[in-house]
Formats: sequence, C-alpha cells, structure tokens
Amino acid sequence: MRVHVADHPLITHKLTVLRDERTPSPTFRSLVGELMTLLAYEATRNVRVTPREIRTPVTTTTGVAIAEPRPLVVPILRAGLGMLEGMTALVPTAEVGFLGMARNEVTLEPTTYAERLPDDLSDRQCFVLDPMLATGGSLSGAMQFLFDRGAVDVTAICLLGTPEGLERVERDMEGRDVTIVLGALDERLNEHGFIVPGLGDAGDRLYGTVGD
Ligand SMILES: O=P(O)(O)OC[C@H]1O[C@H](OP(=O)(O)OP(=O)(O)O)[C@H](O)[C@@H]1O
Ligand SMILES: O=c1cc[nH]c(=O)[nH]1
Ligand SMILES: [Mg+2]
Repeated sequence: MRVHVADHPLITHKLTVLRDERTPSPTFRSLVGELMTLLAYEATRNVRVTPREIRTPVTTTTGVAIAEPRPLVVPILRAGLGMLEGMTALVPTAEVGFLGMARNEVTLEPTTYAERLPDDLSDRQCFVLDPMLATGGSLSGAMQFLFDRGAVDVTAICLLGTPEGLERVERDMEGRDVTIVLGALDERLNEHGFIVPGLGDAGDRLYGTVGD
C-alpha cells in the first residue's frame, strides 16, 4: 500500500480553516472543494493514459488521452459527496459511482445502505473519495466492494487520516494495489472513534444535519 501525505502550505492552511470549529458550512463546503482539487492533482499522478496524435497549427505531435476504460470515481455518501466536484473538475471524463455508508457510532462498524456502481469493474482504475479515514472500517469496506467487482487498483483520497486507520486498511487490503492520498496524517483516534485533532463530524459540518 502506498501512502502519500500532502506537504504543501496551501493545503495545511486550508485544512486549518476547515478544522476551526467556527467555520460555517458554506465556507467548509467550498474549502473541501478547493482541497480536493489540490489532492486530486497528486492522486491522479498514475492515471492511465494512451498516446494520442494531434495536429497543432504548426505540426503534428503525440500527446496523451485518458485511457479506456475511463476511471471510476466513487464518493462515499454523505461526506464524500462534498469532494466530488473538485475531482470531476480535474477529470471531467471520469464515470461516477456511489456508495452510501454509515458508521454505527457505538460499534464503529460501517453499514452500506446504498450502492450505484457498474457490476463489472474489470480493468478499472477507481478513486474513492471520503474526507475522513478514522478506524479505516468504511474505507476498507468500500475498497473491498470495488475489488470484489474486479477493480485493478484503488486510490483513496481523504482529507484526514489516522495511523490506526492506515494500519487497518493496509492489513485488510494486503496484496492489493492500493494508494491512499491524505491531506494530513493526524495524531490518533479518541475513545469515540473520532480523529484527533480532526475536524469533528465531516458530514454534519458539510451539510449541517445530523447523520445518525
Ligand atoms: O474510518 P471510519 O471509522 O469508518 O470512519 C470514517 C467514516 O465516518 C464518516 O462517515 P459517517 O459514517 O459519519 O457518515 P456520513 O458521511 O453520512 O456522515 C466519514 O465520512 C467516513 O465515511
Ligand atoms: O473524526 C471523525 C471520524 C469519523 N467520521 C467523521 O466525520 N469524523
Ligand atoms: Mg458523519
């Protein structure tokens, strides 16, 4: 498993505003979009491309086009939805599938309550979007879902992660081609399964509603 933790002052600055409990939902939403575009740039470094011949006004040359089958972007509802626009702005030809997952806040186990994905993901590059990698249960479950349908490699883009969550995903996804791109690696999980220092409940802060 490859892990890339962003190291850029703009990302850290935007994350700082996001973490601030006084930041209201509209600002939170637009910051998530901006952060996503910056992280997507890193996460798509290995997106598959094919050569493409074109004619410029001066000559002919060979460039690249995003390869078929097109990448599949999968936001994990709810909170991952806030990251979708930032990703599709960068890869407009990507297809989008949806997974709805909710973590039981007592057992910390995720359940899948919605799924809208192609049945066959053979040979697909998949990008999972979820702002929070806490225990890692939700991300592991989402990745397993995609590999079960034939995905070849899965890249997750998360704003915040924990050492505990990374360990869990690494253990669960052993032998799989997995990359995780994080905006920041936080200190730890607290006794309620929340990321410390974190930003609280990402879904609630994005949408201003209670998710459970
Ligand atoms: O790593 P884990 O311990 O599994 O926790 C992370 C999950 O928790 C949050 O979603 P939540 O279940 O709160 O759903 P929501 O997006 O609807 O708020 C978050 O968006 C992740 O999906
Ligand atoms: O800190 C956390 C952990 C899980 N889900 C969140 O939204 N925040
Ligand atoms: Mg939530």
